[in-house]
Formats: sequence, structure tokens, C-alpha cells
Amino acid sequence: MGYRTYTCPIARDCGGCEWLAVPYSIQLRRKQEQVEELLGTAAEKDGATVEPIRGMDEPVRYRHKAATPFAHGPHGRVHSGFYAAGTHRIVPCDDCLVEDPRARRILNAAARAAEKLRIPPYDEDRGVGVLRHAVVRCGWKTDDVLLVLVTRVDELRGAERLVSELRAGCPELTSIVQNVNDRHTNAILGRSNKTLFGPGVMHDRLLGCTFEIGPTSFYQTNPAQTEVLYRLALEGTGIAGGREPHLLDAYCGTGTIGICAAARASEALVTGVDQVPGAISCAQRNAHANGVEERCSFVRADATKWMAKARDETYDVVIMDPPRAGSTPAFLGGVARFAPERVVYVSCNVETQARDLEILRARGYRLERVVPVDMFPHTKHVECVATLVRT
Ligand SMILES: C[S@@+](CC[C@H](N)C(=O)[O-])C[C@H]1O[C@@H](n2cnc3c(N)ncnc32)[C@H](O)[C@@H]1O
Repeated sequence: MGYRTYTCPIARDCGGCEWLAVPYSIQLRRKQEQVEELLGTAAEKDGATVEPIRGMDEPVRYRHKAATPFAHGPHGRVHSGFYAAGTHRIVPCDDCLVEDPRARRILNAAARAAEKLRIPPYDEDRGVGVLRHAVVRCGWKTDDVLLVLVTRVDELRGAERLVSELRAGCPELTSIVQNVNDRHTNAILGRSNKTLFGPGVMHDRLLGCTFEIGPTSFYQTNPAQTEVLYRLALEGTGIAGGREPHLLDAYCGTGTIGICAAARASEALVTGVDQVPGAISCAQRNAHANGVEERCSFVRADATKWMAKARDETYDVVIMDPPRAGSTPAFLGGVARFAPERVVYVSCNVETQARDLEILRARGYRLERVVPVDMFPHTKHVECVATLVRT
């Protein structure tokens, strides 16, 4: 790997890869230090060490999900690209070093089609216009490509022509969905979806399991490193040692970690909890598609509220993979009350993870293993899998 750096023509403007000019080996060292700073002392007190970060061999083209905002340009042009760092000025981009090569071309084709069909882009200052964003998801182990067109209004005039135009220019598209977001917000996606072409979902494979991913459900953007992450999480559950536990997969998204666990341990039972309705219905179909539906059940609920009502349950292992904000003291208190033998905490924000791990350590758990994983090369973000055991 050495001291190789990568270049990008819009690196100065686009805020995406803030560490692009830093050699990858140094990026990994910095991330390692970040995790050691936050978790090293606790790990050492518990007799564990922070293991070396798992990086990528070739840290490019790893993002299988990409998005663009749309905005008015001169002479009826529709701009697409990335927001310049800290602004809402769009920097055009023909190809992005870290994205699947299909992604940017499809997003830009959506802008050209909108121009041609005179579909007005959204004007966020005035709250008018139609086309707000597009999000594309490209399969890693499949050829599925799902395009989501986010509109302010439910009615998308010329939708049929738009679909024909996009399919003609981008024959790799396997599905197109309209997502409606009428809120005045920075969030890209709204709640309702309308399938314009194809099945309205995409599929991918991780660790030999097949997953259906809906237009609004969470799916890791770097699938190659997701396999690394999930392998570590599964090792943390202890199922590799022939155990067949009852597992709680909290913040389960489309059920990916729990289903991979159930597929590996033929007697394991899994309960998954996530607050997004579309993710839970995907998780149920995913369990079916992988032949583990009789051993997996999924609940749509806020994890903390679910925990408050789940006092009679018993779990041998709790896997938790919360969003960047981390979990809540009430949820973590509930985990401790379950008294599982093992807790596997997967996190994309080591600061909140460190905070939450202290709660578990104060309730009778010790860190057994801490492993950083680089899911987002050229950015400062680091993912981390921490395994705790009951003392
Ligand atoms: C980092 S993702 C992990 C998903 C899944 N484990 C995976 O690897 O794809 C976090 C998940 O937490 C869910 N989530 C966020 N806040 C939640 C809450 N308060 N209660 C339940 N689920 C929540 C999100 O919908 C998302 O699916």
C-alpha cells in the first residue's frame, strides 16, 4: 500500500473525501489512533487490546450508493453533483473515485433527462419546483441498479417519458422509484414511494445471504468492508464455536446481521428491532429468501420503547448497531437486565460508542475485543466492532 495517494479533479471543492491527499496507510494509522484514544484505556483495563484496523486493499470505487441534489442552472440547465463543503452550491462531477463507476453517470443522466423534459428542479429557498434529489444503489454481487427520484410533489408530470429516457440512456437500470419528500428539510428521502419501473427494490448478497433493499431502507454503502464488519460481529456472537443462541439484533435495518447469524447457526433464534417500517418488511422477506423465516422475527419499534416493554424476554447475545447518535441509557440498561453472555456493539461513531460502552462496563460487562474497520477510506470516519462478555 505504501504512501500512495489518490487524486480527484474536484477534491478542493467537494467536501466528500477530506483525507484524499493523505496516503492511505497514514489515514489508517490516524483512524487506529482515534479508536485507541477513545477505547484503548477501557480495553486495557479489561485485558483486551485494540486490534489493528481492517483497511481496504484498493480503497477506491467502494461506494455502492450515491446521491445528487438538483438545482436550476442558466438557460434551463439542471445542475447535479456534490454540494461544495459547507454550502449548497453544486459542484458538477463526471465520475467519482470512490463510487461505483455506474453511479455518477446515472445521476447525471437523470439531470439531462429532467432538462430535456422540462421537469423543474426544486428551489429550496422558495420551496417550489419538483425534482429534489436522486439516489442510486448499485448491487455489489448482483447487477441490480435501483434509481430513486425524490420529488417535492406526488404528481410527477411526464413520468413515463422520464422513465423511457432514463432506460434508453442507462440500460443497466433495473428499477426506478419515485420518492416524495414534501418537507422543508435537509433529509433527502421522504416517506412515500411509487414504483415507476421494475420491482421497486434491489438485491445484493453478503456472506452468501441474499438481501432485498428498499428505496428508503438502510444498507451499508461499502459492501466489501461490510462483509469484514459482519464477520467480526458474527465472531463476537460466539456462534462459530457451535453455540446456537437466542440473538437480539437491535437497530437491525433490513435484518442483514441477524439473518447472516441465523444462516450460520441452524438452531439460532433471532429477534430484530428497527424503527423504519420499510426496513422491517424487507427484513421479513429477507429471512424468507434465506430460508430462516421460522427462526427470525422482526419488530418495528423504537429500540428504547421496545426495550421498556420487553422485560420478560431472554437473550444469550445482543448485537446492536445504532445510528451515529448511539443508543440510549434506557436501552443499555435493558440490555444489562437481559444479562446476555455476550454483547456485540457495532458503531459508526466511536465517541458515542465509547460513551455507551461505559454504561455496559459499569453494569458487569468487560471488553473482550475491539476492532476498527475502515468503511469510508479518504474520510475521517471509522467503524468499530466491540465485543463484551458478562463478568
Ligand atoms: C447503522 S444502521 C444499521 C443497520 C443494520 N444493522 C445494517 O448493518 O445494515 C442503524 C439502523 O438503526 C435504525 N434506527 C435508528 N434509530 C432507531 C431507533 N431509535 N430505534 C430503532 N431503530 C433505529 C435505522 O433505521 C437503521 O436501520
